[in-house]
Amino acid sequence: MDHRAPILITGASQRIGLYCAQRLLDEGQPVIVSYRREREGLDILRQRGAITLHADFSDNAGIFAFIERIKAHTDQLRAIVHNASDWHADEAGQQAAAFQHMFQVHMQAPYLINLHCAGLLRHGGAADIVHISDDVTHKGSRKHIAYAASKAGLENLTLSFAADLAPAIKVNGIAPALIQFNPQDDDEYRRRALAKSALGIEPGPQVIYQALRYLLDTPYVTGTTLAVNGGRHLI
Ligand SMILES: NC(=O)C1=CN([C@@H]2O[C@H](COP(=O)(O)OP(=O)(O)OC[C@H]3O[C@@H](n4cnc5c(N)ncnc54)[C@H](OP(=O)(O)O)[C@@H]3O)[C@@H](O)[C@H]2O)C=CC1
Ligand SMILES: Nc1nc2c(c(=O)[nH]1)N=C([C@H](O)[C@@H](O)CO)CN2
Repeated sequence: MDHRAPILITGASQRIGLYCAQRLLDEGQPVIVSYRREREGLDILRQRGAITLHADFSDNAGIFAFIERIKAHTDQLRAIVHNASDWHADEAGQQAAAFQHMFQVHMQAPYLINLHCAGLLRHGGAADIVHISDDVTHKGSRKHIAYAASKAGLENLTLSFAADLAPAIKVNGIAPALIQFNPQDDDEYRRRALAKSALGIEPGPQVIYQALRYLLDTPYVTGTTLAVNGGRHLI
């Protein structure tokens, strides 16, 4: 692996984040990932030379502890990909805690990490921040009110940080719709979810890596959120 500055992906112990970390490693790109719970994917990354740092963004102490861990492991970053996310429906009696939690993970963590780690991106070369939001921000969600609102806030952080950090650092977003089902999703849920987009497929995590690769490679895009949504807005 060469001595390029590492790319940080948060929440990359499974699914989309793990896939993107693997693809970056395939290209010889050094990678640092955050994880909350130990998962088997982390051993794969460790065996390939990735640095894995524990992080729980549920409170500010956890976020600041993670920022310190990053700085203890590197003095430069090529990019920061804010992928970590909790996806819970709004539960009766739990709304206040749920909204606070969604805010912590989807807004407070990216906000504080960007503020405190932007200096690691200022090394004279290409530098990027990428926020992974959700296509649902455009219409809201009756069952995931707190989640959708926090992802909308994340998309607004893209605009503010892009203006503030230009031209040294590009700041963009990726807004997925259905990318990858969860194991517990039953056949009826899957049928209904697939019917919500014009292209009607479960594409898998490679489409997010393709969007990430584009944002990392282009020198002329900032403040933009790419919709990777199968044409969901057309239905
Ligand atoms: N999958 C899809 O179809 C879609 C995904 N997206 C977005 O794409 C991104 C990747 O999706 P996906 O791979 O499914 O994500 P996951 O649901 O697998 O979550 C990614 C990781 O985030 C970590 N995480 C959750 N809460 C916290 C926390 N409090 N502190 C630190 N880490 C935490 C989880 O850790 P742990 O392992 O401990 O649970 C998990 O491994 C997310 O931002 C998601 O919102 C948007 C639309 C569709
Ligand atoms: N953190 C997560 N966010 C989201 C997930 C997920 O699994 N983890 N999944 C979705 C769904 O795919 C939804 O887009 C369609 O069912 C949304 N966000």
